Amino acid sequence: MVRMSEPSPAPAPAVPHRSGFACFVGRPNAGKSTLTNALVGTKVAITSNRPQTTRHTVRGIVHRPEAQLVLVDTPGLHKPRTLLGERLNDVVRTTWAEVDAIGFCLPADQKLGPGDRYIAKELAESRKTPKVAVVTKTDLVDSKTLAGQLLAVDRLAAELGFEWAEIVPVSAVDGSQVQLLADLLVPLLPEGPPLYPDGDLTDEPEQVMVAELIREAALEGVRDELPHSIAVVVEEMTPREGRPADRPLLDVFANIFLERPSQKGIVIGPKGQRLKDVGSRSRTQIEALLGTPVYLDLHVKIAKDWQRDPKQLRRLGF
Ligand SMILES: Nc1nc2c(ncn2[C@@H]2O[C@H](COP(=O)(O)OP(=O)(O)OP(=O)(O)O)[C@@H](O)[C@H]2O)c(=O)[nH]1
Repeated sequence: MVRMSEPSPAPAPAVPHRSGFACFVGRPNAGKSTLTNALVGTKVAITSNRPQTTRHTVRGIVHRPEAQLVLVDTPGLHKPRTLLGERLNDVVRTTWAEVDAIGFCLPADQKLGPGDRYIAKELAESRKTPKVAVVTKTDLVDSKTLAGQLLAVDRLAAELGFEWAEIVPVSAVDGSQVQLLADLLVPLLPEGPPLYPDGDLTDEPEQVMVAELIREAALEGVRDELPHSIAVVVEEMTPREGRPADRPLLDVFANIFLERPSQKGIVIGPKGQRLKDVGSRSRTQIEALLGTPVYLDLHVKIAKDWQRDPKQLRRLGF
């Protein structure tokens, strides 16, 4: 078609508003939480430089004039060894069936491995949901390595008999292509009104986010000794009575649960110093999250073999 002089522009058809859910999957440490934070623009998911810190489904919400994208952050999918592992995998699969798009995160700086293949195979089963391959951490590699990774990712889907809706390289750290990823996810959402009020970043109950901040602080530096043995439950969060309106204080009562008495010393530290540090570090984070001064009351308790006991798992929120 030869385009002649532009006709006077017809009023642009109103773009239909879209809204829906997407989740990021990928092996531990693939960069899912960091990407969620980069898209949402605030720290909502818990990140760390060690695997498996995301246990609860944390949602971040990307607000756009024409769309609302609700991000669901799932735990990593891996071969289950305990009851907790099985439960976590169930959570992941259920999430995949419910969302409108799945972003599969694959770090650019690591060759595809058996962990990626395991997840990709599971993804192939989830036929209906569009799958976007997100090659993360592109700031860590040169363009040649990146090109090789993009090809390998393309091939992975072909081998398993499905097609990526998109393949997008991103860096959550320098922000490159993060907006493009949002642009590509939006058309995969169904038409519909916003699902959450403007300005909401997450609907994760505050207590769960507070518990995750404490767990993250409690794991700092002792992950090798206590890889998955720490659970945190926030028992109560109440505004302190009788405080002047301009000087509120929130009382937070939380328990750190360990599996064995022998782990207590590691978490509490000599003369209780480590627990004190955990308390002050997580308190700062909680204050930043909730925007109010906090009094944090932390106790360490033993819930014997909680990972294997369905009753304990329920009590601890799994
Ligand atoms: N250089 C670089 N590092 C990144 C990027 N994204 C994430 N990381 C780092 O990779 C590590 C893991 O990132 P997370 O976002 O916690 O990974 P995850 O996939 O959520 O991990 P799990 O919660 O264990 O499943 C952290 O140390 C991040 O700082 C990136 O774009 N560039």
